[in-house]
Amino acid sequence: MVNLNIKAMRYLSPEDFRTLTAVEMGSRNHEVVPSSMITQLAKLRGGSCTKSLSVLNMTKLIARMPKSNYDGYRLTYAGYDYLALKALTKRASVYAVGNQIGVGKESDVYVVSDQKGKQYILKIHRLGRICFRSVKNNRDYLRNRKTGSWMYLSRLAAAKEFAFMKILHEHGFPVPTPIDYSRHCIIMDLVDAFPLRAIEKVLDPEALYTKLMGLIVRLARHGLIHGDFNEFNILVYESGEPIIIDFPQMVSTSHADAKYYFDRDVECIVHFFAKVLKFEGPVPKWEDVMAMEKLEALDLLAEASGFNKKQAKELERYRENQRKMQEEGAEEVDEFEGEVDDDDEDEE
Ligand SMILES: Nc1ncnc2c1ncn2[C@@H]1O[C@H](COP(=O)(O)OP(=O)(O)OP(=O)(O)O)[C@@H](O)[C@H]1O
Repeated sequence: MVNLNIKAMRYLSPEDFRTLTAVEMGSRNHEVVPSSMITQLAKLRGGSCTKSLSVLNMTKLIARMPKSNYDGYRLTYAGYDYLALKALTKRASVYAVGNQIGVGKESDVYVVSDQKGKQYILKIHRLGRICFRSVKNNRDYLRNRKTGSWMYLSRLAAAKEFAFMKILHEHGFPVPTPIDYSRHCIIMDLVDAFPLRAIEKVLDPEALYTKLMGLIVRLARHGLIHGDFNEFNILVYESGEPIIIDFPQMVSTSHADAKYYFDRDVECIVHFFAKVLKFEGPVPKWEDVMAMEKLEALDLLAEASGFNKKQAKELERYRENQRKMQEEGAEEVDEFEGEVDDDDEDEE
């Protein structure tokens, strides 16, 4: 499991930071970045780069491949966290990191604050944290790609989530206010509301049901499907107003499986209300919604904002692979258990 290593943040010298940035640059096309290349990219004298590499390795911001004599390093999740948080602090979006309030398979969620003490949410995307050891395909999608893909995919997920949150926010949808993002990290408003999953009774289930189905329909008229519209991703204010979170899996209504995703979102709400809140209401139909007058195409706007089709496909391929592996009953492996430094290696 990867933890946010805040302690290491304060003590890096400018040379260490340059070296870390050089490892990140080299990671774009090298699984393990040769030390000679790191020195070149960091534009430091050989001696001071070697010293920095040793500091970064000790603080686990970079790592050597276990059981390898190869003279090179790769960026660890902790190193990537460091770079992202450094950028966010420099832009004054984050000043202090507080408690972790959520840990999903593919993200960690923290409360952070700015210099004035106002609290926000930091969501760190961690795609590729869980890899699969499959009987049928003993090498899975991530392993088949160049490493660095966890970095690339996590960055894509964050970019996608931020782009969609921004567009939805600008078009009056009830979503947290997006504040900033860097690499695989997003900063958004902290919503002071309860997740629907934790609510057993609401004052007016009909009103909430109508609002939620209304949101699914309005999104679809704007060309979008949430794709994971369930009690975990719906927060409800005490006033009964819902607010929606978690957008990396959103798809366009022009997607080949759009009807499936739309029906699944609708079914999640129908099921939760019937089972927990004992309420049944009218169920929107895909065909009826598609026949309604279209509203501004937000799916195209998201694409134009920099999150293009190729990137969407990459993320989708990854998710599809994870789903298949799960269905096959492949063994889950925490990829970052493997983030060892030389000391850990000796203990094996
Ligand atoms: N803006 C926010 N304000 C308040 N709480 C939030 C916010 N964003 C996320 N959370 C909390 O963090 C939890 C996880 O967030 P989110 O669903 O975005 O991550 P996730 O990785 O998709 O989680 P999971 O894999 O469990 O679905 C949420 O259930 C919610 O309790």
